[in-house]
Amino acid sequence: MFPSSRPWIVMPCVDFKMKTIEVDGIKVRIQIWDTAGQERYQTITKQYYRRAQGIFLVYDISSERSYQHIMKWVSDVDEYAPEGVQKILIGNKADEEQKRQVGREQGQQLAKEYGMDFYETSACTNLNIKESFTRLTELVLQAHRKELDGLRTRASNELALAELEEDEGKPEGPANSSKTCWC
Ligand SMILES: Nc1nc2c(ncn2[C@@H]2O[C@H](COP(=O)(O)OP(=O)(O)OP(=O)(O)O)[C@@H](O)[C@H]2O)c(=O)[nH]1
Repeated sequence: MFPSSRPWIVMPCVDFKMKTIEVDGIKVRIQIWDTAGQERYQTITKQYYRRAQGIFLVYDISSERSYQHIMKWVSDVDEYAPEGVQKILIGNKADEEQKRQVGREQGQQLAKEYGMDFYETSACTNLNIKESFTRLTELVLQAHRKELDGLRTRASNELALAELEEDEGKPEGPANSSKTCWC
C-alpha cells in the first residue's frame, strides 16, 4: 500500500542501496545504484553515470552476448561518467560453470585491454562480492586521495607565495636599514 500523503516515484530501471564497508580500517558508507541493462531504459540510466565515482561493468559468464555488450558499456561510461571514474570488470554467475560461454581468460584479457581490475563473482554463492566492492572502494579512495593531496600541495604553495609577497612588501628590517659602511 502506498501512503497517500506524499508522492511516489517508481523507477523500474534503477535500484538503490546503501552499504558500509571497511577499507584499511576506515568505515566507508557507499551508495550503490544498480541500473537496468535494457536498451529502453538507457536515456534514464545514463543520467546516473554522471555522479558515479566507481563503476562495475558486469557481464554474465553464461552469456557470450552479455560479454560482447561490455564494449558498448565502456564507451557509454567514457561518454557520460566523470573523468577519472574507477572501473572494474565483473564476470558474474561464476557458479554456473556448466553453462559457461565466456572463459575466465577472456574476461582477464578484456579487463587488461581497458586497464581494469577483473573478478569473477557469484551473487548466489557470494564469491568475490565483498572483495570486488572493497577493491572498487579502495580505488575510489585512492583516486580522491591523490586529488586531495594535489589540493593540499597547491594550497600550501599559494600560502608560501602569499607570505613571500607579504615579506617583499615590508620595509627593510633594522639590520639592513642601519646600513654601516665598512669601507
Ligand atoms: N546462478 C546465478 N544467478 C544469478 C546471479 N546473479 C543474478 N542471478 C539471477 O539472474 C537473474 C537476473 O538478475 P538481476 O539482478 O535482475 O540482473 P540485472 O542485470 O540487474 O538485470 P537488469 O536489471 O534487468 O539488467 C535473476 O534470476 C537472478 O536470480 C549469480 O551470481 N548466479
